[in-house]
Amino acid sequence: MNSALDATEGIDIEPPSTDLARRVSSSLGVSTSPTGFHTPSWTKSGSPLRAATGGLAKHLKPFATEDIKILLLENVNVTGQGLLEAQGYQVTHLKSALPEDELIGKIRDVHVIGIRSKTKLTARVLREAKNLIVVGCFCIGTNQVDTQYAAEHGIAVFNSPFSNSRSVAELVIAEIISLARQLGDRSNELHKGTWNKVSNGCWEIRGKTLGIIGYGHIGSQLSVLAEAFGMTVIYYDAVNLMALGTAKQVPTLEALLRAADFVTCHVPELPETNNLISRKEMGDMKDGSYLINASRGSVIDIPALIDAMRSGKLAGAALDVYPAEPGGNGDYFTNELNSWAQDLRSLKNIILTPHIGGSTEEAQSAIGIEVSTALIRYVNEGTTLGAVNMPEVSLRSLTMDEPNHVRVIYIHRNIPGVLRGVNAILGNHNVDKQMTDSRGEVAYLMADISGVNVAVIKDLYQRLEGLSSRIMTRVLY
Ligand SMILES: NC(=O)C1=CN([C@@H]2O[C@H](COP(=O)(O)OP(=O)(O)OC[C@H]3O[C@@H](n4cnc5c(N)ncnc54)[C@H](O)[C@@H]3O)[C@@H](O)[C@H]2O)C=CC1
Ligand SMILES: O=C(O)C(=O)COP(=O)(O)O
Repeated sequence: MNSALDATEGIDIEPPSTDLARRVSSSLGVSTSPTGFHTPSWTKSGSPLRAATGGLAKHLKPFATEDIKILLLENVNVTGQGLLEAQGYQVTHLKSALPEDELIGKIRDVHVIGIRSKTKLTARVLREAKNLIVVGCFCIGTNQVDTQYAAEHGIAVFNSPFSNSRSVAELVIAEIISLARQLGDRSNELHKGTWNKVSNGCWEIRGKTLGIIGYGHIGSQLSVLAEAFGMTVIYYDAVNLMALGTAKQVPTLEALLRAADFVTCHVPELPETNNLISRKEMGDMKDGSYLINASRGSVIDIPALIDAMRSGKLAGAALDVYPAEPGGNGDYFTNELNSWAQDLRSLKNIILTPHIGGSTEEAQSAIGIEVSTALIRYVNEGTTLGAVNMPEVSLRSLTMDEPNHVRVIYIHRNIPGVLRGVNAILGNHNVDKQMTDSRGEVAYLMADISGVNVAVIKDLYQRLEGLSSRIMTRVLY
């Protein structure tokens, strides 16, 4: 859409009236809502749509893309940041996560926040985010966001479901070989000047069994790579999934643990996956087997792992994720962060990495593009395709042939009778296209209306805001 409409940048559109802009935005505006609800309701869409709206753009500029404020935390990739800046949004970029109180201070002001796995967007934080319309998780996991609370308050959440899967799978392959050959220990010894050439307890991975817990994007990718190394692959998943290659699904976690030489976890953080691998499960594992976790820190019971390593039950382990992780880089991996950190650090043949599974140039750049593109489409066009907490609704972009259109977005509670009320309001106008869908208790309606003027836009907005089912109204034009 952008490239087609960018060609219209040269069109002679009268400059919008800033005074009128102020008046309209202060009566309906983003930050001045007397209700205290999230109301970036009179949101101005991006310049492409502004160009496309022809006559309307001559008279009004309630919000421009330049009014959209974005906070990017945790060193979101520069490619993604560049896309957002190219839209004209005001983008603030910080390298690390923020402590909760500081986060609350900053989130109050922004319409969009971009985070990675460390920033906890709890209900307490989101409650303060009066202007927020959308969250971009520049990662796979969305466990750090209260997605339900967000949906119930009209805040869409997007992520990047598979752009770093390959990077994680490759890291795990590296860890399997490194553990089997005790590479970490040999390298550490030689760094200290000690030549320690041993073959005892060192193995090829060919012919060994890899047990994958969670056969989703990462687990299945890993399955293919492991088979290429001559491993036998079994997997356990909460649902029945098609096996790739000659991998086999096993019916229980116990069956997997009893058969695998290497066990690797690739499940999301959920109540059911909390301490999924604890003392009992480690007891079920083969003597001298290896345990890997690059999913979430809550999935493995680490004190139990320390005991299993000390007793020799397990021959090695690799951890990329921990129950508590620091918000930025530094000397933080101590008992202050996790009470057993020192014990873990003292163990032999355990690879400890600082949550770098998805940290490759390829993955971060792809995630940056994917999530920023979803954010731009949501801010400028209201499209929810790919949202993790909203119904997926999309209407085709407006074109130059459709002047004097507005796009109405009405996010509402999914209760009986709403459409009757909404259509009583929209029905007096020419509704060119409309789509609605629901997900749980939240529904999302999008409609394009033609032939309207400023007074009508204002009236539509105010009447929709007056409905008791309303969660958030946005009018893009
Ligand atoms: N270390 C890192 O940097 C990274 C870590 N991750 C983590 O890896 C996790 C997995 O990622 P994907 O493979 O992309 O997720 P996915 O959603 O594609 O696959 C997860 C699989 O786990 C299964 N599952 C869910 N609950 C289960 C249970 N109780 N028992 C057995 N199976 C269960 C699901 O059915 C699904 O097949 C993410 O949720 C994220 O937390 C993701 C990317 C990078
Ligand atoms: O994608 C995920 O879920 C990850 O765990 C990667 O997180 P990160 O972007 O490195 O903070």
